[in-house]
Amino acid sequence: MSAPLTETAAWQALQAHFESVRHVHLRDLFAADPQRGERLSAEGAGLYLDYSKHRVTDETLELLLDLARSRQLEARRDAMLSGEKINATEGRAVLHTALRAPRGQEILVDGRNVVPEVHEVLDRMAAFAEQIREGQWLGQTGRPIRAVVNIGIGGSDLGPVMAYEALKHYAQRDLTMRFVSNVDGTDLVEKTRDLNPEETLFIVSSKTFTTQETMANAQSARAWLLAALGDDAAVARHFVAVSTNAEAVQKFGIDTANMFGFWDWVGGRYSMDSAIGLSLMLAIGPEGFRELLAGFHAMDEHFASAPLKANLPVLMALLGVWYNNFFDAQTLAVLPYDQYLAYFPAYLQQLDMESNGKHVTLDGHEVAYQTGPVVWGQPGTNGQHAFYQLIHQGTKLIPCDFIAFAQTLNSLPLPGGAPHHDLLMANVFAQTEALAFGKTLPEVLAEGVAPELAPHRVFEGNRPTSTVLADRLTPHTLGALIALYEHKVFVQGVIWDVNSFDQWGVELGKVLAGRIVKELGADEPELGHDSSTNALIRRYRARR
Ligand SMILES: O=P(O)(O)OC[C@H]1O[C@H](O)[C@H](O)[C@@H](O)[C@@H]1O
Repeated sequence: MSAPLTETAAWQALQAHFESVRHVHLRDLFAADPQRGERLSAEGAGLYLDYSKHRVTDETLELLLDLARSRQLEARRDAMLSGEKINATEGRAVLHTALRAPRGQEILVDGRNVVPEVHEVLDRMAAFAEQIREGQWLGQTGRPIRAVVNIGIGGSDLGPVMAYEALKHYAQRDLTMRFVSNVDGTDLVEKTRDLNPEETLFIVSSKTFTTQETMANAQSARAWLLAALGDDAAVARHFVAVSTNAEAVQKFGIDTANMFGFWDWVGGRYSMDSAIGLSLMLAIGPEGFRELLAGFHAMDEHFASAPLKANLPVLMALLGVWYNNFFDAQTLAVLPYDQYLAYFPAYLQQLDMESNGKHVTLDGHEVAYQTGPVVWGQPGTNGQHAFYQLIHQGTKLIPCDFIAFAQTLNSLPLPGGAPHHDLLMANVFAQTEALAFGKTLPEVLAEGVAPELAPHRVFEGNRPTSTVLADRLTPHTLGALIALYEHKVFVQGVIWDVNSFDQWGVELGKVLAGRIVKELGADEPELGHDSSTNALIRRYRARR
């Protein structure tokens, strides 16, 4: 990358522009343009984005788009999509988009078309999924599998569990699905206590097959199984693996015939649509899974071809940069108004924060600006009765993404009142309206509120929100929604000139834990840590 970001003309133009518009109120922007609510919207892959309630003028948007162009966004995007090794610190291509490429497409990595391999694994997954779903895959004692436990962590857990919860409506309900991630034994114990080992299948999901938590849980799961079934041979009927590391899978004792592979060009947090999604495919079936992939692909195509100014991931990314880097907003709240999306914010935390939580540029220079935001959120309406107070009246600026669906999957009429879904949606619209427009002091006083109470009742407004509105939560919609955020994160990484595809920041803690665990063993160790760590270790040893 040529000039450092903050020294580019595009950045400086934005900085100057920011000074002139920072106090402009959404009330005035809307008053000045009756069409704004429809004009500042875009559509792609079945998702409608209303970005009119953002503190931007047409000039802001132009300048943000200039910034994107000045960072060669389109060329960088095309480099990713065509399999260039843009993950420079690990020397890898970044091709999660190939996971949803239709059969027949060609995407080359080191001169080799990877799409046929993707479909070969998908086909094997589908055949396996059908066997499980139809009760044809039998456990060691001849009983069909009725419970599936995915063991994995990070990208090998958050995507699968989020997507399973999101698409539960489409799941085969006589298959119990569980997700174990934490190395805290409680997780495995609680998730298996009511399961019958004879009818349980474990999917050990780990890209590297070396992750401490997953390996520990997999071993304990094997012990749980063998305690009931005795015979080592049971492992072959009750364990499958999803990994890129065939050697380690074999070493663990899982037949590689029962392994579903993926590739080093799929990052862990970008892997839920690879074989890592096997648990989801078991739940919703191969057809549903293919629909999900089609949704991802539809958004990939939108991202690849829509003009930047109508490109959903690009718009969302640039608006994020606007608040993160000019308004100094520290966080982004993601607020899905759909109970099925309860795990979506947690999933996005890894996707966004592990990707763009970086402090150096691609060529290793310390950045002189903020990079990735803190991402957080809860499904609505619950959050409204908890933390929204701070968003409405606190001193921090918190841009919010509202996500909602025109049709519910569980229509529940209320006798004599509006149905549940209307109540839910009324809250989406009311929240974004209240956040944008607030309530002024004269308005509060006009309601007859006592002057000394009035300041407490004022809503400043001018709180920015995006609303993503889709027709219905389907596998296709979910795929499009995930891809929207994947590409948003990519665009921001391009603007900030960071490598969004490595995660060295998780290493140090892992290495230290490996060292410390040896010091927790039977013999009193010589402790060479700082005095705090030493004291904590001693106290633990004395009291456990
Ligand atoms: O799939 P695995 O190799 O077990 O990795 C699981 C997770 O752990 C790592 O520490 C990374 O931070 C994550 O990006 C990854 O998804």
